[in-house]
Amino acid sequence: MRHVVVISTGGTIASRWQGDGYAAEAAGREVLEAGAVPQDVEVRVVDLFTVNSSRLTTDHQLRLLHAVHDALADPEVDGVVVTHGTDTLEESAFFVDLFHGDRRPVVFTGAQQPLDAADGDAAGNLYDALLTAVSGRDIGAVIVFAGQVFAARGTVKRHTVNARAFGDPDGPPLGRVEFGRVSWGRRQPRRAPLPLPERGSATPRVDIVMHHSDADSVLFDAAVSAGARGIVLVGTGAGNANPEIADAVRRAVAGGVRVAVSTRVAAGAVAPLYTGGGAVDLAAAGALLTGTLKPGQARIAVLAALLATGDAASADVELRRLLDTAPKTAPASELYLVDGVGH
Ligand SMILES: NC(=O)C[C@H](N)C(=O)O
Repeated sequence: MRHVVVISTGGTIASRWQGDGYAAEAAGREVLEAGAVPQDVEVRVVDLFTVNSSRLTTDHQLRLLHAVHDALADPEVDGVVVTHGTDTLEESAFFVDLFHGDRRPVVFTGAQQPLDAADGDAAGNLYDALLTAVSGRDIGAVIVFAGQVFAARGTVKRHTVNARAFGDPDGPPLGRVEFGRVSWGRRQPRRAPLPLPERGSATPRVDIVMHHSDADSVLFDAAVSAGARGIVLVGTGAGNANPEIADAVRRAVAGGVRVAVSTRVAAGAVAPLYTGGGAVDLAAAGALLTGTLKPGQARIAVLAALLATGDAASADVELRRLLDTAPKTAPASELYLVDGVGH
């Protein structure tokens, strides 16, 4: 028998019609009962909270992180499944991934159709997530959706309502779930985990400001005035802005704010190619370029580095390590399948 802890957090997978719209209301046990559990898998349900994921706060994500670590403290547990709303699923999954050093996986899933939909995707996604939780090793936190297994890092919600909601715009999935078994493809390099923040840690403010034609530095400066300890600047193209914003970045960095540059473009990395307020100047002003991380996950990298460290200098060191685009790859033998489940 394999053991999985399912942590229920809400989302459409736990939502029902309220008369004027959908809202998360179902407990984890009800979500589980909507579908089947793979053979030889025993599930323990933890009801952590029940919210639609656009309402999540850092405090929720810290509670989730600790719930995952509590679940894995039991050596009998083979893996963890988190049921989650899809809107911010890529943020919570990446957050958990950055602190995850255990060989056992944490598998995030959800649904695009509500729990009470006759032809919904909740049951299938949950079944596949449970299979993945007992099959994968050394894969960190992953997202299982519509028959595909994606590494948390780099994966984004790509469609507002379609069942094939997730994808990595810069790479193929880690694996697929077909005919009741998981087959693995691409390996994902793993970075050493961040130290776990204390329970109930103070949560730093980290804002996202998007660049666009005609943008000035008013919103960026407002984030600094609001007390942001980190700001993700979502540049155009390969991470570009303009000279006024580059000056604002320089002032913010000099004042101890961590600034990271992502892009509003759907695929590809940010790169120091352009001056005139482009990524060359933003990097010279002290901003860190976030590679292929899209804005939501770039923000999570900044947030996690701040939470894991006490001061700006150490946060900077950790953030550079998290953003390293060529981390040391674990030996291939560290990824294997546990036989005998779901075949
Ligand atoms: N499909 C979903 O789960 C969307 C929902 N609004 C949520 O993120 O909670």
